[in-house]
Amino acid sequence: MTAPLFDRVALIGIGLIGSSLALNVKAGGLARHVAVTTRRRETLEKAEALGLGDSYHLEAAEAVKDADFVILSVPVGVCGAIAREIAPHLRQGAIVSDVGSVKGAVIEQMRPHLPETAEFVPAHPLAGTEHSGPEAGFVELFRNRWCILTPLADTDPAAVAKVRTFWEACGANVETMTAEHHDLVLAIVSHVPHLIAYNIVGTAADLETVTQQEVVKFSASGFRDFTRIAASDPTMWRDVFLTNRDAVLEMLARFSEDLASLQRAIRWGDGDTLFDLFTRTRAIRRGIIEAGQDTAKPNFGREATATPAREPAPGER
Ligand SMILES: NC(=O)C1=CN([C@@H]2O[C@H](COP(=O)(O)OP(=O)(O)OC[C@H]3O[C@@H](n4cnc5c(N)ncnc54)[C@H](O)[C@@H]3O)[C@@H](O)[C@H]2O)C=CC1
Ligand SMILES: O=C(O)C(=O)Cc1ccc(O)cc1
Repeated sequence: MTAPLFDRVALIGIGLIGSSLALNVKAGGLARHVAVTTRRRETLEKAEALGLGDSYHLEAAEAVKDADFVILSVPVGVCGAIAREIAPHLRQGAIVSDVGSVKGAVIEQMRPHLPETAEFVPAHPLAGTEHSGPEAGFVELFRNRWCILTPLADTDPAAVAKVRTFWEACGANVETMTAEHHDLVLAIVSHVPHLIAYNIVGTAADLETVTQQEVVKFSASGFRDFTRIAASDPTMWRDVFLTNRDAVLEMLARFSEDLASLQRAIRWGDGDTLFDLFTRTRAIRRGIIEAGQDTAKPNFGREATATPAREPAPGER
């Protein structure tokens, strides 16, 4: 039998992503010991009832003690505070990583706190659902999905290679890029689409001339898809927009310009403009399907288990 990749993995935050990681570590025998830590006792108890780890801690400092791999799976707005809290307790040579949907701000917030003896390898699995909490995780979540690593210029390549091996063992395909590029790409493929979903569902909810009942009763599948996205965790997405502000605003400006030209085409009966765009976008969708990146079954047949408890805003902590 081969030795596990890591001796002790500390999972900080045990929601959708943290619990899916726990299940993968267990299924793949990727660590000898999994230490789980989260801030709320109730969440920790749920994680324990689900058997996600080997030890459970309310103090992150205790969980990271002697860990050779530490992964933060918490809203991006709290990564800096957690880095500050764990820094004095990190073992020499520990690899510290995260799974945040934004990379530049997470690096900016965490890096100043981490000791030089730790290796920082930021990561972002492009895999998720609208559900949250420890019961929402499932072992197949990362299978055949991308995981982007954004190592720093001075990160030890051996640590990057180890994190790559970890994600590959979870079933992901790994790519490396700069944090800045990551944030621009994700702004258009993930962050702005989520904002559009939140906005359109909000607009429908606020209409005076169409009742809420009608919105529910007559919602066609397109609108239903928006409502799924708009059911995503409020804390997580608030933090994404506040921390990837510049890239999101840049992409929103382009989006607004393109929307204005569609408005113009509709107003002036310019069917060619509409038809040309819709033809191009159909080809993009077909390309996604051919590349095998269509999930279409975001929950892999699981029932909803969302527990969207409100987390305090960064300023409230
Ligand atoms: N949900 C998704 O589809 C994806 C999320 N991500 C990223 O993963 C991270 C975690 O997201 P999820 O697992 O979906 O969220 P979640 O809401 O399911 O879990 C978050 C966990 O963090 C804990 N937490 C919150 N504040 C904390 C604090 N101050 N100290 C310790 N623990 C704290 C919560 O109690 C919970 O256990 C976020 O940064 C998000 O951007 C990345 C890819 C996909
Ligand atoms: O549920 C969906 O459709 C998602 O888009 C999941 C998701 C959310 C955030 C990420 O950073 C990555 C993936």
